[in-house]
Amino acid sequence: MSMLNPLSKTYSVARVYADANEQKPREYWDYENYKIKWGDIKNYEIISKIGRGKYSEVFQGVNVVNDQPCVIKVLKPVKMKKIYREVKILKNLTGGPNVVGLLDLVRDEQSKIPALIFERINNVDFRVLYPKFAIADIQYYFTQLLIALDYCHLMGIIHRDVKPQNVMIDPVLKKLRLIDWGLAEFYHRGMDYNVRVASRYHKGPELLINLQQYDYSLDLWSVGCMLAAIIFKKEPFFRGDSNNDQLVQIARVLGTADLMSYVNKYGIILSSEYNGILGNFTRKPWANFITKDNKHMVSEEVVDFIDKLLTYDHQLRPTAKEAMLHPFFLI
Ligand SMILES: Nc1ncnc2c1ncn2[C@@H]1O[C@H](COP(=O)(O)OP(=O)(O)OP(=O)(O)O)[C@@H](O)[C@H]1O
Repeated sequence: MSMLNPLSKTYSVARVYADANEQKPREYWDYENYKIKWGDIKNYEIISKIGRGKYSEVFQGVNVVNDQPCVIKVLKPVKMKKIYREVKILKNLTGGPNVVGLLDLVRDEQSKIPALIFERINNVDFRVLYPKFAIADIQYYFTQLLIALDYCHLMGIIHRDVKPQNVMIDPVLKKLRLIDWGLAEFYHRGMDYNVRVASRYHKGPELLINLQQYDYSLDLWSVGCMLAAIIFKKEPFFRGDSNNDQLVQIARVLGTADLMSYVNKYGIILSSEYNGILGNFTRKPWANFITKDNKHMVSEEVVDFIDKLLTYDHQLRPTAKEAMLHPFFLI
């Protein structure tokens, strides 16, 4: 639940685009008072199942009017509010660079079950694609991902679930699209957000320490996890077996001392669940992750870039725009 509590203090504000939504009309971000206009379900046919997520079943489909391929995301029963949020965000962002295009919204007459119709990307699974990437491919696709993120952040929206499964890549057309806006949320200065977002391996430390006034910088942590996994050939880079263990896995690499400085800087009281498990880890040099299988991928520049993205303090991470200017993209 997101809350703007007038009695609670604002202790962290986004370094960029903090007023993105204040500068837009209320209809832009007020997704609760929003009427969906439904398209005609008879225009679409299901071809085959692609996948099943937590919140949906996804099918390959076709628009029978113009023969255009599409993806049909049939939503599972969730709160209408969550559906309205995803739809409003997609409507706000669709047409933006590297954001999956929402083509239509339909619902079953009887069951009222809604389905989102998207452009279809000929995605190659990341477990097949990423191991084949050369540095030039990583530079190209991470630039494309950062372009999508800078755009949604500029538009006042945090994706909150950046991970390989949500980045569709068609390597033939060299097309990248950021999908699954089901957890995305509007950013408002001073708002306390739900920390139960993102997928465990890509959760930023702010979520794990229960820092609720997080912002766009959460997405940059997830980008750092993706990049570290590809470069060091360790998928996922931080593999926690629970949310608490996720923070332990991060601390094993970045150290306990910097974690404590981060926690203290924002006046966070760590949950007692962490008592006795966070240890006293020293920061590991990135060079410790170099192996004979990944050394051809590693450079001073990429290590510096990973180091900057994987910063505990969300305010100190590069923004999407700053990230695009990192020297890694010039090697
Ligand atoms: N536009 C698209 N083009 C190609 N494949 C897609 C597209 N949209 C979704 N998919 C496939 O369907 C899967 C599930 O879609 P999506 O992530 O939007 O659903 P979800 O229910 O929110 O999933 P999750 O619970 O895993 O977050 C994706 O991981 C992807 O493999």
